[in-house]
Amino acid sequence: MAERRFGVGYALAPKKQASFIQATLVNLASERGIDLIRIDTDKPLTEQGPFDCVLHKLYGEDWRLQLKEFSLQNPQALIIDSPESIERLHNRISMLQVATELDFKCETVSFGIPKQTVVYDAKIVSASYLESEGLKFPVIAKPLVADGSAKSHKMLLVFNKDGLTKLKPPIVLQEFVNHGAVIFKVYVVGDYVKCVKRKSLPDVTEENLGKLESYLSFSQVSNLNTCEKNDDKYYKLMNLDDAELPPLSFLTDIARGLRRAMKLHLFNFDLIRDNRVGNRYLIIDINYFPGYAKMPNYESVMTDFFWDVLNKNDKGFESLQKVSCEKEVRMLVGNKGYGEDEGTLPVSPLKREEKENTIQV
Ligand SMILES: Nc1ncnc2c1ncn2[C@@H]1O[C@H](COP(=O)(O)OP(=O)(O)OP(=O)(O)O)[C@@H](O)[C@H]1O
Ligand SMILES: O=P(O)(O)O[C@H]1[C@H](OP(=O)(O)O)[C@@H](OP(=O)(O)O)[C@@H](O)[C@@H](O)[C@@H]1OP(=O)(O)O
Ligand SMILES: [Mg+2]
Ligand SMILES: [Mg+2]
Repeated sequence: MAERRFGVGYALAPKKQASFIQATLVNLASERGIDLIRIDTDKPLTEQGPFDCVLHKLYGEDWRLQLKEFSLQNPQALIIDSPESIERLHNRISMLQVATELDFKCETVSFGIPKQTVVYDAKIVSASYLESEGLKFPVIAKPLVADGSAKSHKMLLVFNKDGLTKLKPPIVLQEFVNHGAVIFKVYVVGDYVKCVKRKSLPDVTEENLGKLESYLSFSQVSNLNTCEKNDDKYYKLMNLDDAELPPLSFLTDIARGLRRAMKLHLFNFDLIRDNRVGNRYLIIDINYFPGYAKMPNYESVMTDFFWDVLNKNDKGFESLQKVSCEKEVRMLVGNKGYGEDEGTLPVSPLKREEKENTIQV
């Protein structure tokens, strides 16, 4: 009997497609009977396929509706992951909230999130407001929305009250925690967990605090480009070699807890080691479908994952369900509001300005 083949459709922004869909991945998946097929976002999803699974990282209501309708017409197809589950990661408060709700017990290591508060109105922010919120300088101001735009990655490290005048709400003000300039990126792919070290912001001492400018703006400081990544000298310079990885069992427990609570299969989380307390780690960021191609051996990790979900071997949770809100889709289809003239619902993959990978002072 001929081997059963599976079709995995992928809908990714051009830059993501270029980094993730590499020939090595396509070939390895194909050898295991899995065809990776590009979804043309200029055409309705329902007119494409058949797909056993849809993999996606696109934003917006149009795409969400397309997925719902596709799911209605193809009830057996898996959507990785559901837009409703992904949505939680588009807000930096709801993103970390889930980490505080994990039921986690370990005698040797503890974890949590940094103190933070959300600010909608720049006028209310002052040094005494900060104090009333339990925060002190330095603090990091992060855009509340984490929608993948270049703007959503623009951060401000604020050293004193003058720096507070630069804030552009809505933002999250988060305590800056000294962590030895090393960040741990923990990649999760189903039940697979991989932790890598990256450079981060240097520690700020009490002494330095008085000497620094009022703020420092930066963007994606821990997102290395390929050249840096492969440069051993660079790693040595940053003392990354010396930094000890958190215990794997601890990371696996957190990853499993987050995965179940968020009902997501594909994400990474950023962890820092709190220098003030012994073995305490803080989750500072969670990203949907991160840069997996930077992960060692990503082709076989991803292929194993596809194989597991397609063969129903995924032992996690029952989240590969149909996309909800069927009523809304029926209404659109029934009223011929969808695709009446051209049969298309415009999908615009994320437009983003060029990313900055360097700290700007
Ligand atoms: N609370 C904190 N204390 C110390 N450093 C922090 C803190 N929060 C963030 N950082 C530093 O700032 C960087 C950017 O923060 P964060 O990860 O929240 O932003 P991001 O733009 O969402 O990143 P990514 O590119 O991973 O999506 C982190 O990688 C880390 O170096
Ligand atoms: O661009 P890369 O491939 O490096 O991946 C980055 C990814 O960008 P892309 O998915 O748009 O490409 C980012 O997504 P958005 O927040 O911007 O949506 C975010 O997940 C980063 O954390 C990823 O870097 P990593 O955490 O893996 O270092
Ligand atoms: Mg991050
Ligand atoms: Mg992020």
